[in-house]
Amino acid sequence: MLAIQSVDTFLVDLPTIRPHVLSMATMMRQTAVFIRVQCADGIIGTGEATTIGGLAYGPESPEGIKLAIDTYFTPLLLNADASRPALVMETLGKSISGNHFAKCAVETALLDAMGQRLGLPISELLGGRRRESLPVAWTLASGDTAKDIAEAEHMLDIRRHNIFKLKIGKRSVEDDVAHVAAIKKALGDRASVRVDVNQAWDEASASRGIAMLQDAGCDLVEQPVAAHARGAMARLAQSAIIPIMADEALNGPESAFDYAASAAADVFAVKIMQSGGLHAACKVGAIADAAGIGLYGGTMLEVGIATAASAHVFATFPKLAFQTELFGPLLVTEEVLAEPLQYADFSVKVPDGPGLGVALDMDRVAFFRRDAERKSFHDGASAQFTGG
Ligand SMILES: O=C(O)C[C@H]1C=CC(=O)O1
Ligand SMILES: [Mn+2]
Repeated sequence: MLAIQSVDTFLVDLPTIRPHVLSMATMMRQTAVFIRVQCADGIIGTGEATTIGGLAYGPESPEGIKLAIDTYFTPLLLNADASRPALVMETLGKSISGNHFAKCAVETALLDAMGQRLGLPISELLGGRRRESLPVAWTLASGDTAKDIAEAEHMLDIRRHNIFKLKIGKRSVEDDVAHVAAIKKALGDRASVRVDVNQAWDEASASRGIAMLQDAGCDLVEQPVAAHARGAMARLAQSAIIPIMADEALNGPESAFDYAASAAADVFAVKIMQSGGLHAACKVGAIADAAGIGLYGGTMLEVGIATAASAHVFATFPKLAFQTELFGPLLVTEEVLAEPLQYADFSVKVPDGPGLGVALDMDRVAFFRRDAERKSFHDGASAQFTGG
């Protein structure tokens, strides 16, 4: 028995390098919820939860995640056995429904602590890593076609990304497709161009839009219709030549099984937050594999801690046909890790130290904490993002 002695959660607000324009919100900042779990042997495990646009994207907000952990998770965690993360998560699961993002942060911290204790990276605890680096897409979402092309050219020049995901769904189908076609024309065979509609289309618009995207040279269409519209997703996946990817529709192994059984997607975007944790994300990956569905390593625009956790999960996948989008730490102006994740040759390196293999720089994080003394940065908290 190795008791959990304390649990500390706090919010950190980080400016984005430019406005990030999605169909449901424009992000000016990203907020990370960090959790630090101290165990009786002195080891501290770290976890992170993020979402996008407050409550615009998912059912949990950063503020709500902190409240849930402080009020409901912490009493169950204190004095629980840190050497048994799976049992601790099972206990939490019996008393707490939903709250996938908060559960993911807690499980990350428990596995980080366990890995540090055993001297093994989390990817080894999850069954063993199969790759040391992961190809990483970048999202072009400045809201301006010319700026997006310039950004893509820069990323190609510095060999950081050659896969680009375009956020569409805010404008008319014709305007959105023209935007995609212009970017694909400029980049040609030097890059893969994909789109994420973030549920913005109805089925008729999606049928029309996907046919036009195909002609424009787009390689992948993510969540074209509402997450609940499984029938429409299935019909689109069956009729389209471009692979159709599910994202918001996937909220853990049960929804993944449902989607696989209904042939409602060609590809799954696996996200550790939406899945409800690292093991749950591995199960989503296993279901996709068993069904012959392709895998893509997704992000909730996490910063360093949860991006490392995601990298450990995706490094265990036997197949990762559509690569990853683990670029979250690069979308914010500030680094939170003591040693940043390494991006080179269009990929991110999977950390190889014990646990997550990365740690927070507590001095830097202290400066950006929402509850920090320094007021000026946080005075515009309500301007953190603007509505769609
Ligand atoms: O995939 C999403 O819907 C969310 C996220 C991932 C990359 C990005 O730019 O936004
Ligand atoms: Mn998406």
